[in-house]
Amino acid sequence: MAKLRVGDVVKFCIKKITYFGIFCELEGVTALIHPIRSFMGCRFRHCYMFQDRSVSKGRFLSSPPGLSPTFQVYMEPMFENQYKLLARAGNRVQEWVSSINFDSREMGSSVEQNILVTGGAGFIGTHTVVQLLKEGFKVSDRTLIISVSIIDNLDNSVIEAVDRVRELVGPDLSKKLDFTQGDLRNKGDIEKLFSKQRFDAVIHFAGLKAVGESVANPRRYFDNNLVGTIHLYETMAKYNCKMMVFSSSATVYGQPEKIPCMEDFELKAMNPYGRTKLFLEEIARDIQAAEPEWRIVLLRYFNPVGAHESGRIGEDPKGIPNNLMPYIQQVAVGRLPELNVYGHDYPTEDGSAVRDYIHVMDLADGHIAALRKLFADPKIGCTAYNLGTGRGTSVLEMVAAFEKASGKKIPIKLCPRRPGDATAVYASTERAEKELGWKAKYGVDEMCRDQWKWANNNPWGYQKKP
Ligand SMILES: O=c1ccn([C@@H]2O[C@H](COP(=O)(O)OP(=O)(O)O[C@H]3O[C@H](CO)[C@H](O)[C@H](O)[C@H]3O)[C@@H](O)[C@H]2O)c(=O)[nH]1
Repeated sequence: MAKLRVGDVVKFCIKKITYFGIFCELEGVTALIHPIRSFMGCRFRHCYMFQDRSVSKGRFLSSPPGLSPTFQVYMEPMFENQYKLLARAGNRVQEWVSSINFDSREMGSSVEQNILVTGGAGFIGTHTVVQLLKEGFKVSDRTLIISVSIIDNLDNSVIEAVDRVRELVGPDLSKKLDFTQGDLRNKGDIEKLFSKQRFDAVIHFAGLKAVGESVANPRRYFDNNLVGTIHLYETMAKYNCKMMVFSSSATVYGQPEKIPCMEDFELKAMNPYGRTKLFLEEIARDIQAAEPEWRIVLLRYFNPVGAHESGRIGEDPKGIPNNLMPYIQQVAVGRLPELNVYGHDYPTEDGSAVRDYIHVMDLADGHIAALRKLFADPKIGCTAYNLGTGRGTSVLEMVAAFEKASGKKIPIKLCPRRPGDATAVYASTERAEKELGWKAKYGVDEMCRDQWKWANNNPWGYQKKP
């Protein structure tokens, strides 16, 4: 019979799954707090009571719902040094000093991770949340169970998109999804979230992304993208959450002198939006250099298109779209009369500009690969990865592919080049393939098929026809 003391870490098995718990006192009753839940979610849902401090074959005073009341329990000194626990007697045990350097690889075989997704109601955010909840992710041989909290100010997104995410993942997984309407520029909004629960990593999508608007109103861009992100870093540091996947963009390559774009190319910005992405990359590098415990992955997206194969979620820009595919989609459903093709005298095969279009589901999987890397590689530092297919497609080829997928004719008007546009941009995918083990699966035909399914089912996006 083992004698446990407050602060002891114990290892126990329930239905062959290994858990770790910390023995403490709670309102005068000895309790085993399950750190997987409590540290990861600060929720104390699993608080196992014992009759006294003596535990043999583990008998619960009150057994947790759905679990067998018998289990094995034994002392496990392995983690004692890693957990600094302040267990207080009192009616609210909140004071967990979580200066642990948590490494999921060392934990039990099933570990729940709480991921904060900023801007999770947006285009790439919704698709990533669906994949995260559905697939979880594996680190070494362990599947990490995910719970997701979205914070989004709904500036360029709608709550309907989150409802559809819930519909796609089903009622059980929906229980693992939280939504908060909040703005990263209000420090109080982020503070409130972090003070309620522990986050293990953040995927940071929130931000504005329209190039033209950023030229007309740069302060709005600096405020949203820079101030919001700085607040986020400060709060993460305060709560010792130091893993971040950041949405960067191929825009940081400016007009690349060579293609394919490699991650170590010189970085340039062509407009205020691009400058915010470039500054935020630099900020990430500086923070990580000063505090090496940070693990940050910068994902440079090329041209995200397509939609979830269900046709239930997709891109729904407010106003007239700036980007090619949402524009084509609105022409196809009759919301716009024709597509302006900007530039037909580029030195490319058909004279139109070439980009690296990537299916949003591939991007979503790229975020999961990035998270896996963060959890598995303490030496990741701050590393940038291109997320593209490595293939270039011209504007006219995209139009033809969409016509084929939709069976609709897309009327076009050949127009002069759009100022600031590069001739051809596509990614080198080598680093992401090698280090993240990620490679895009979908081609242009699937992108257009899924984009059309979304457009055809939702010609007015998430809104009803006005
Ligand atoms: O109505 C349109 C819209 C776009 N285009 C053309 O289609 C191509 C793609 O344009 P997008 O606006 O869809 O995408 P960009 O490549 O210009 O920019 C996108 O990808 C960049 C990185 O490569 C940045 O991330 C940027 O923020 C993002 O909008 C360009 O040649 C553009 O001139 C048209 O011909 N007609």
